[in-house]
Amino acid sequence: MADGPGLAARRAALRLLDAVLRRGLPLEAALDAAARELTRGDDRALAHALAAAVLRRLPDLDALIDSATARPLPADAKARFALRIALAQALVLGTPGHAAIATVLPLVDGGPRKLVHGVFGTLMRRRVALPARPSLPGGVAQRWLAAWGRDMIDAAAEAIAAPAPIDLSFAVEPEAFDGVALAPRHRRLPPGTRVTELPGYAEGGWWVQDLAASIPARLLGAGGGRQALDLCAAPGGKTLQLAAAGWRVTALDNAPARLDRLRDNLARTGLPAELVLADVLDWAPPAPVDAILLDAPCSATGIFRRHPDVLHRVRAKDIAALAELQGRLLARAAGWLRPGGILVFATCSLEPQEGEAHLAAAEAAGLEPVPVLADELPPGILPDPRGHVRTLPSILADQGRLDGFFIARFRRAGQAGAD
Ligand SMILES: C[S@@+](CC[C@H](N)C(=O)[O-])C[C@H]1O[C@@H](n2cnc3c(N)ncnc32)[C@H](O)[C@@H]1O
Repeated sequence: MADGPGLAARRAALRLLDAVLRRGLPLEAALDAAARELTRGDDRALAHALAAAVLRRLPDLDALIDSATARPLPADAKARFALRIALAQALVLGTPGHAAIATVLPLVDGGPRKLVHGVFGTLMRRRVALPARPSLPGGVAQRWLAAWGRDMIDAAAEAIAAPAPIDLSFAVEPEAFDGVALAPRHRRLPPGTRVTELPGYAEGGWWVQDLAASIPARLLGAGGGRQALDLCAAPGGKTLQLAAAGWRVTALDNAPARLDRLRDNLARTGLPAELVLADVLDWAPPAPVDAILLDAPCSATGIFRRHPDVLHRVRAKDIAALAELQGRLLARAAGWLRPGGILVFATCSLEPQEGEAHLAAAEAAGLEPVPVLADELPPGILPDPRGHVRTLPSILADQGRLDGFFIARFRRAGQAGAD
């Protein structure tokens, strides 16, 4: 049978879901390989949208499928994957049922076509719908309920239902620019905004960065020509902020392709930074520095709204391994500050192991907390009483919410200027 319109995009969506759910790969990282046969940009976008829609609603889609089969289909059965895609089209993306199933059946040609057709038909005849508030994957819901309580779980479930707004950071306060300003040098735009079509893209006066992600660099203030190390810097949103705030930035990362993206971002924005391709665990600066921003590698569960795959991929053992690495990076970086120098540590994680649990170890490494004050933060975001910042999806609920971050600021003990 000749491939009908859109079939290649469905095949790519199936490959994407297989990469995320069976092989544990990030959705964005799997996209090039999964979509290699797609010649049209809109097919690639459709494949990504289908896979993301499935990942946002996976527990509820699976519950529907299980309600219509005598015995649960295996988690990795092709029929389950095909049904997830068909149901996401019909129930999330508004595709008419007959079209949703017709575009998916060829995925199971030579296999369980009858089963897929039957289960889908049963569910459509029952006029099923997805719950207004999505269910989170079981392990995630348990972890976050224990850490943050019911309100946060409900907020996270609402946040995963739909794509997040687009936040822009600006090098200088824009005079006239659409969007809502939730902080200085910030504008929030609706989900789905095509950023490359916005004014000033080529001139590089702004870059995409969630409001929560902009807080770590804000907490270092104006640089006045002093030196800052941006460790784990790529693709560079925080490097750009530091350079724009007048810091002399050395930006380091150990991933060559990501450092290339940082180089491109500097070229587009015209902001200066020295780039270093190195591993924080091997490298050391030639002399102690005034400021360090350590945006450590983490589970990235805090950015689940933009990357819904994380909630299905990240396991407790991954979180433990990343927390251990973060501890080593933090202890090493602590030794590179001059006395009185400031270090901001951040992770885009909603796991306390990758955040609050580091506070005691930081003090043991000779760092004393420098509590964040409410007036240093965008309105509506408050510091934790212990002085650090914990952003949750429940914050700014009626203004589009926030990604989940842990951010803490420290000073190296000793007198300023006494190195
Ligand atoms: C959370 S991302 C950084 C995001 C970045 N700060 C920004 O604002 O765009 C973490 C980065 O750490 C880098 N990384 C991980 N382990 C590293 C190590 N041992 N040394 C240097 N960089 C590392 C990764 O390549 C990744 O780019």
